[in-house]
Amino acid sequence: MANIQWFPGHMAKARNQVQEKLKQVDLVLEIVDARVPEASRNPMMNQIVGQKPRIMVLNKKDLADPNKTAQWLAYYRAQGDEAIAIDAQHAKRLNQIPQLARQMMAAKIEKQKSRGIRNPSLRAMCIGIPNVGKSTVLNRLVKKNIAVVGNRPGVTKNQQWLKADDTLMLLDTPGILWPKFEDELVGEKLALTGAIADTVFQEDGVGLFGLTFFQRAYPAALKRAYHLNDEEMALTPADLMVVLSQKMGFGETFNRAAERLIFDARQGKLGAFTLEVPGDFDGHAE
Ligand SMILES: Nc1nc2c(ncn2[C@@H]2O[C@H](COP(=O)(O)OP(=O)(O)OP(=O)(O)O)[C@@H](O)[C@H]2O)c(=O)[nH]1
Repeated sequence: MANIQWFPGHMAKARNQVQEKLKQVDLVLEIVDARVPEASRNPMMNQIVGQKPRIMVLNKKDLADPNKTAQWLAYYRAQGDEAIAIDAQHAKRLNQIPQLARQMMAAKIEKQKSRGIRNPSLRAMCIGIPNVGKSTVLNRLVKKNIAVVGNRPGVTKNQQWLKADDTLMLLDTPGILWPKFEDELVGEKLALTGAIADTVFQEDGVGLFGLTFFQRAYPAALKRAYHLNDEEMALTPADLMVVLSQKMGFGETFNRAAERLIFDARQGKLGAFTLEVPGDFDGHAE
C-alpha cells in the first residue's frame, strides 16, 4: 500500500547493525504492540535474534484486548521465549523486566559468581519497530528521561548504554527495523493502530478495514460508540460507513468518516482491541 522504495536497503543495514551489537548482549527485549503483536515485528526478527534468549514485551497492554493478550503470552512462551505484557506509559516502575531477565539468565549469573565476579550484570538489547514504545520502556526502566520519546514513527536514532539497575544494562536499537508494511494487511493494521505515519496510507481503505474488523470482532463496542441499531449493524461495511458518515454530520463523504473512525479507534473510543490472534493473523478467530 505504501510507496516505500527504500525498504530493502535500509533493512539490510539495520539488520547488520543489530547483529553486530547482538554479540555484546546476553539477551534481547523485543518490544511489540500488544494490539498487533505479529504485525508490529520486523519480518526478519527471528532470524536476526537467532538463539539469543529473548523476552517478548507486549507493550500498550492498556489499549489491547486482555483475553487476546493472554493468548499471545501463552503463544510466545510455548515458542520458548519469555513474555510479559506491560503499559509502559502509565507504569511507575517496570521491575518485572529486570526480574524476568535475572530468572532467565540465572545459570549465567551463577557461573559469573563462581568465577569470583561479585556483582554480575546482564546486558540486554531493546529492539522493536518504530513507535511500539521502545523509548518509553527504556525511560521507565532507567527511571530517567534519557531516551527521546516521540509519537512520530522513526524517532529513535542514536544508540546508548543505559543502566536499569546494578544487574542490568540496556542497549537501545542501533538501527531502525521496519515492519512488513508492504504487505497490505500488515499495513492496514499498523495504520489503524497509529504505528505508521498518516502520510503513507489511504484513510478510506484503512477506515473500512477497521469498520469491517470491529463489526466482526467487537460488535458491541462499535454499536455503543456510534449508537447503532441492529439493522444498521447488519449492513455491509461500506453501507455502514455511509450511515456513520451521516451520523457524524459529514454527509456521504466516506473519507472523513473513515478518518474519524481511525482516530476514535486509536483514542480507545471503541474500547480495547487486538487485531490478530495466534494462528490467525486476520484476528477474526476467537
Ligand atoms: N497507551 C500507551 N501508549 C504508549 C505506551 N508506551 C508508549 N506509548 C506511546 O506510544 C508512542 C510511541 O512511543 P515511543 O516510546 O516514542 O516509541 P519508540 O518505539 O521509541 O518509537 P521510535 O522512536 O519511533 O522508534 C508515544 O506517544 C508514547 O507515549 C503504552 O504502554 N500505552
